[in-house]
Amino acid sequence: MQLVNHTIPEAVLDGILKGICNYFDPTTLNERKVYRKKGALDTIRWDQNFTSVENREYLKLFAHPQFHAPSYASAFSKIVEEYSKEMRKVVGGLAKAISKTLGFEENYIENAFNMKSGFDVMAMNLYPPNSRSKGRVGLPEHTDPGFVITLTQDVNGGLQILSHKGKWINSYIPHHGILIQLGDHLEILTNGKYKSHIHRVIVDNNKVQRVSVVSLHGPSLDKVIGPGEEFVDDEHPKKYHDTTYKASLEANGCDLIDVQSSLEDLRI
Ligand SMILES: O=C(O)CCC(=O)C(=O)O
Ligand SMILES: [Fe+2]
Repeated sequence: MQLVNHTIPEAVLDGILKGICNYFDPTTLNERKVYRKKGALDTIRWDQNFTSVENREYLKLFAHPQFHAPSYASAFSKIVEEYSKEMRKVVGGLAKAISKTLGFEENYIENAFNMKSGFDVMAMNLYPPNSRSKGRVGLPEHTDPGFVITLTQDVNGGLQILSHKGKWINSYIPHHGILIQLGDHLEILTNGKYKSHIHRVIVDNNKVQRVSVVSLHGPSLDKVIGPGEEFVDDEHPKKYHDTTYKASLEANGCDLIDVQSSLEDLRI
């Protein structure tokens, strides 16, 4: 779904997108290389992948409960922190609204995920124009873990969502709008009633560079997430294993900052 008329000031949205373009300035490449993968405890990670299966430069960071950002780029880090705080308010509202759509009182999701200590990771992505990419794929198909994933971007183009009929749908987001995607752990909590959908980025027709800001808003790391008892009965047997959010992110040897999906491993 898309959100318009939300509470995030346009200056904050424009500020982060411009800040990312500046941060990814090709002439300052060496400064960012300090955030290349060091190990499992990385709280900030940068890399550039230009291959046949991925074409993007990204910066990922832990945004909540503790905010981490590049210390050498303090003006940019301030903008990112402000964006993160504003987006958390939006997500707090979504947690209430989605609780109600499920027929519960408004704090249902907040409690089920312990969102006050929720683990948020931000990924800031830059996709080159097609002329500079090494193939048609910006980012291969995947789902994302967590409650919801919020996305803002500078220009439309490339993000596709797989429909329930198996067709790739181009996603068009209004200027200054926010795209909301449902995460794996909402699918798990609702025992498959709400689905986390597969998406990808295709750079085929992109004439210009595109920047996106993707925030994965998750439960607290120590919270055990499994299908809520309200969603399980004789007709709807439990479809997913219970696991802490941390363990689900660390499945298959992944690091927390990878925020990789392990939905397939969690299916019963
Ligand atoms: O940049 C996009 O449009 C999507 C990125 C994405 O799916 C992700 O970072 O998980
Ligand atoms: Fe994604």
